[in-house]
Amino acid sequence: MATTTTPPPGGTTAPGAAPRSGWRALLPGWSPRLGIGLGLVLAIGLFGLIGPLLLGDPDAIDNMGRTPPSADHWLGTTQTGQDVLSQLAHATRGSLQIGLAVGIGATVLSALFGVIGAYAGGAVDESFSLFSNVMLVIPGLPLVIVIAGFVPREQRGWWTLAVVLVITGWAAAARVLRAQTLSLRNRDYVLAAKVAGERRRRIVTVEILPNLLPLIASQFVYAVIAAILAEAGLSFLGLGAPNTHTLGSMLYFAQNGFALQYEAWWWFVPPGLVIALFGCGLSLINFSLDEIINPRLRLPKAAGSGTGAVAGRSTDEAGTGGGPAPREPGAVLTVRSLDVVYRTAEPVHAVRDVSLTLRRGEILGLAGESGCGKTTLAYAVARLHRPPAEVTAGSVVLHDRSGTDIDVLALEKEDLRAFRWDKLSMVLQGAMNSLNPVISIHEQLDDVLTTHRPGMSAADRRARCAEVLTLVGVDPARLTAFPHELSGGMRQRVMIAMAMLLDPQVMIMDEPTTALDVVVQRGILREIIRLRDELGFAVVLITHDLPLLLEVSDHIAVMRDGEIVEYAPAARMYRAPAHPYTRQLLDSFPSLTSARGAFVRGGDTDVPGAAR
Ligand SMILES: Nc1ncnc2c1ncn2[C@@H]1O[C@H](COP(=O)(O)OP(=O)(O)OP(=O)(O)O)[C@@H](O)[C@H]1O
Repeated sequence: MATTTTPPPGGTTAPGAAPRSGWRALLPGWSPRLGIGLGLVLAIGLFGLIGPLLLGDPDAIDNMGRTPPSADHWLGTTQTGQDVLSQLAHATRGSLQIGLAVGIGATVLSALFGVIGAYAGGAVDESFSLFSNVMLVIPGLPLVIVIAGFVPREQRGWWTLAVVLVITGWAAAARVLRAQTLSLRNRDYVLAAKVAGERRRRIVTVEILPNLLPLIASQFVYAVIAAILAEAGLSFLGLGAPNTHTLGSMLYFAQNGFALQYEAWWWFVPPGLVIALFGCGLSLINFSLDEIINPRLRLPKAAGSGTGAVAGRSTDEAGTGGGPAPREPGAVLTVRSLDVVYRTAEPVHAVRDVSLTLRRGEILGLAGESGCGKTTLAYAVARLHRPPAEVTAGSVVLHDRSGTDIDVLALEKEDLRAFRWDKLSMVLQGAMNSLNPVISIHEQLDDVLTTHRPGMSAADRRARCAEVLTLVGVDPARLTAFPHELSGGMRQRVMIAMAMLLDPQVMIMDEPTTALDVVVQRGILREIIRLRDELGFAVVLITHDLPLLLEVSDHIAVMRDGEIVEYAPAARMYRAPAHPYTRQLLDSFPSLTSARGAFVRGGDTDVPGAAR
C-alpha cells in the first residue's frame, strides 16, 4: 500500500503549525515575502526620515562637479557638485510625503464615492457615479498639467502637487469599488444582516468593507506608486514644486545635466532604484494583507503547495507497483486507508483510514451526519481537494474498462484533467447553482465535449447534448435556455446530464437532490437508477438521508467523525444495522408506519461513542 506520511497521534496536530489565538491569529504568517516587503519599505522610510537630518544640505555646492562615488561622496556629485546621497535622502522624503498624501487622499475619495454611493443606491449613487464618470473621462495628464500650471510656480509646494494628483487620481478606483460593492450588497450574508436589523453603518463597516479591504489596499499601493511616478513626470516637465526635493526633480536635473550622455549613472540610477524598490516593497506587503482579510489564505506553510496527491509520496511509490490495493473482482474503484487532514491552525482530521470498494454498476451510498467528512472524502477521491486539505495517506485506484489500473492520487496535471469527467465525474453539492448564469445550457454542455472530445463534429456534439438531456428527462428544446429559465429540479437534472456526457465509469453525487421537494427528489433518483441500469456506470451517492439510501443503494457506508463505522449491503443494513450509530441514524427518521421515530420519541442520544 502506498501510505507514507503517518498522521501524528490523534491525527490533529500538524507539525510546525502552532495555533495562534486572539488578535494574533489575525496577523499574517511570517513569510520571506512579508519580510522583504517590510524591510524595503522600512529601510526607505527611515532613509527618508532620518537621512536628511544626517546628510546635511542637499544644495550645498562643492567644487567638484559630476564626480563618481568616493569616500567623501558615497554616491558621487551632481554636475554642479552637490552631494547625490544628501539629495537622495531629501528627495526620498519629498516623494514619500507626496506618495502617502495622495495614496490616502485618493483612497478615501474613491471609497467615499464608490462604496457609500453603491450601498446607498438611488439618487446618491446616481450623482456619485455621474461625478466619478465625469472625472474619469477627463484626460488625466493634460488636467494635471493645466492645474499644476495654473498655480504660480513660487506658490507650488509639495502639497499643491498632492492635491492635484488626488483630484485626478481617485475616479478609476471608485468605479471598481462601486462595482464590487454592488455585487457584495446582494450577497446572502449582507441580506441576512439587514434582515437581522443591523444598522446601515454597521453593515457597511462590518459586512462590506472587510471584503473590500484587499482591493482598497492594492488601490492604495497603486495610488502611492502612481503619485510618485506622476510627480516625477510633472517635475520632468518642469511643473514640479520648485523648492521641494523629490525623486522626480532629481531625475529632471539629471536629465538636464546630461547625466546619461556623460555616463554619470550615480546621479539617475539611485532615484530610479528607490522608486522601484519602494513600489516592490509595498506590493509584497500587499500580498500579506490579503492573508489578514481572507482567512482561506491563512494557511500553515505545509498546506500551501498542495497538489492534491498524497503528501510526501514519491512518484515511484505512487505508481501502481508502489502499493495501491489489488483489484477485487468486479471493482471499478478501490479506496484504501485514505486519510485527509485540513492543515488549518487547528488541524482537522476529516477522513480517517477510509477503505471502500465500488463495483461496476453499483450504487454505493455514503451516509452520515453533517460534518462527518463525506464531501471531503468525495473531493479527495476526485482529486478536487485544495489546500488546506491534504491527503496524508492511502490510495485511490480506478480499474479502467481497458484493464489498466489508474492510481488517481499519482496523476499529474494533464492526465488528471483528462481523467476527470471522462472516467469519473461529479455532481457537486448545490449543483443547481453550478451553472454559469450568462451561458446557455447548450454552450455549457458543449464546452465539456469540445474540451474532452476535440475531434467531435459540431452536429455530433449537439446531438449528444440533446441525447443526455432527454436521458435525464429534460426537453432537448431547452438547450437554448439560460439557467435562470429552468426550475431548480431541471437545473439539477442538467448537472447530472453534464456529469453523464462523456459516459464515465464512476459518478460521485454529493447530495444531488438537496433543496428539492421530495417528489422531484424521488423523480431524479429514479432516473439515476434507471440510467445506471441502462448505462452501467457506478455511483457514489452522498446524503444525510439514510432511509433513502437504503432504498436505492446496493452497499452503504456510514461515516462518523471521518471514519466508516459500518459498511454493508443495503439489505443487510436495513434488516440488522450492526453499529449503534447506524441504528441511531435510522431511528432518527420519522416512520410513516409508526407514530414517530424511536430517536425522536425516546430523545435517546446516549449511544456509545456519541459524545464529542
Ligand atoms: N476548508 C476547511 N478547513 C478546515 N476544516 C474544514 C474545511 N472544510 C471542511 N472542514 C472540516 O472537515 C470536516 C468534514 O467536513 P465535510 O464538508 O467533509 O463534511 P460533510 O459530511 O460533507 O458535511 P455536510 O453533510 O454538512 O456537507 C468538518 O469538521 C469541517 O469542519
